[in-house]
Amino acid sequence: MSAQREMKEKNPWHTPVTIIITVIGVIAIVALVTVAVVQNRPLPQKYKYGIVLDAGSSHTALYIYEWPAEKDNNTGRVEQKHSCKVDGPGISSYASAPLKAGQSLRECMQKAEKWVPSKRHHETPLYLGATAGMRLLNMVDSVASEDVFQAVKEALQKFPFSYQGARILSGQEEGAFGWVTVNYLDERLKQGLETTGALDLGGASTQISFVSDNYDGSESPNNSVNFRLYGNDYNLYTHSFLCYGKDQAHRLKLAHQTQSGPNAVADPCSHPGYNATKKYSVLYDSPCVSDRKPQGAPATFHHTGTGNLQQCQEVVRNVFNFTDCKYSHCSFNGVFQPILQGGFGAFSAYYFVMDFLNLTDTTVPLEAVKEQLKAYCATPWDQIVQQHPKAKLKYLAEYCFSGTYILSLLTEGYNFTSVTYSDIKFIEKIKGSDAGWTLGYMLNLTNMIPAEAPDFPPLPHAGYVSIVTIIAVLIFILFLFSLRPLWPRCSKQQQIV
Ligand SMILES: O=c1[nH]cnc2c1ncn2[C@@H]1O[C@H](COP(=O)(O)OP(=O)(O)O)[C@@H](O)[C@H]1O
Ligand SMILES: [Ca+2]
Repeated sequence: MSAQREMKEKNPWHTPVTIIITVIGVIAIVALVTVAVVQNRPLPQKYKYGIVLDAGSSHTALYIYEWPAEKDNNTGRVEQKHSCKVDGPGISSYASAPLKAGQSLRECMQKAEKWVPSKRHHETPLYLGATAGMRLLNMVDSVASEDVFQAVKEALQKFPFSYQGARILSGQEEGAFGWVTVNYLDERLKQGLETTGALDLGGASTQISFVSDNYDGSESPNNSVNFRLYGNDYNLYTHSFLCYGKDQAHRLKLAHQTQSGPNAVADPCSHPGYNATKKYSVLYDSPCVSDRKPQGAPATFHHTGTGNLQQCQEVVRNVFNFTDCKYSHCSFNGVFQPILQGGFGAFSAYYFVMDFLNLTDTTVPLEAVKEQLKAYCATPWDQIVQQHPKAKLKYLAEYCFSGTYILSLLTEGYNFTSVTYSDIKFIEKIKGSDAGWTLGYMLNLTNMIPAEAPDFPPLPHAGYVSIVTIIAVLIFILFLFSLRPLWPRCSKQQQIV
């Protein structure tokens, strides 16, 4: 008993001084760590929003973007929260009834009111950008185009968002913002990595945009767009081919085919057994083809299918002009294009078509892709309809053409080879956000990509708290050791006991 008491008395941890020091030390460490944790704890996330309407030639889609409120101009944090497909055709189709263009947007806008928290409505910017459908309408009837914009503007201003305008994007903007979107979502801009090219296939126009070491903008300056993003300079090559979206290219091809015999077209790009009567007035209702209307053409023509890929490739080739090029390199129609470089993301109709045809895997050799397409084109129309009961007939009737057109555009138009074909990735979304020009457009208009690299805190929060804790414990241990002269000497006695 007495030995135990003696040991207790001699144990340094039981002397009043060391007990008090230990308690104060532990309290101090707990207080220090608590302050570090509380002070630096991430605040409950608050979000901001932006809305962009993509008024395409075939349809309009609404996109809602979301980002953490305190990190407006920071890094790749903007994400697509929701998208809404507007019912009906693109706004350019409402030239003769502009008010309906405005009304058509109402349903998606009402949904947007629900998706964006009401306290953020007034500060949420709302943009509408129109692409090639409105470019074409503006070319043939600028008054009708203005009327459509007026109706759209009035409809959008009825909603509580911060309306920032509706306008036609230039082809360069459409191409460049698609490129910004793809590289922003992949976080290539922020990290200064080699960028990915962007291939966008619409209904009325198509864009190609990429950075090439061989292009400084001096040859064909119209194709050059310069950006300084996160401290890096980019000299982007971009070109938009008006009338080379897949719907207008289909018209170009049919217009060419009707030249030889205006009453009937036996089309190798349509399935055997396909048979439709089409109106010339509808086919030629576009500035892309209006000058090609055959003299004294009848009101209608018979459009039948023969389903032959090789012949389809030949008629598709006719929509391109490969003869004159006044530059060092051209794609087609005398348009300058530097040598292709790097990977490419191909989205919008590139993806829809290749996904439908099960041809999105670009590691499959180009020859095998063509074989698959050949078999698809040769499949009788009734079988195709039977196999795809849910598909829209308009799309279904054109997938053989669309697939052929895509391969021809990529290889003969842009000069991808059987080797570089695998540099292309057919994509719909990147990390949950649709690939397209809308996100890049919004990031640009809200100045959300800084020209210079942002400053990052040197340590993440968890690292900071751990280091503070470790250092506090070390200081405390050192402090205890500094008090060693005060410690009673007991260890030898303990061993004897
Ligand atoms: O499910 C689909 N299957 C095939 N094509 C589609 C599908 N959804 C959309 N598309 C096509 O994608 C294209 C989209 O073009 P958009 O309307 O954006 O025109 P633009 O960019 O030339 O103004 C149109 O040709 C449309 O027919
Ligand atoms: Ca588009």
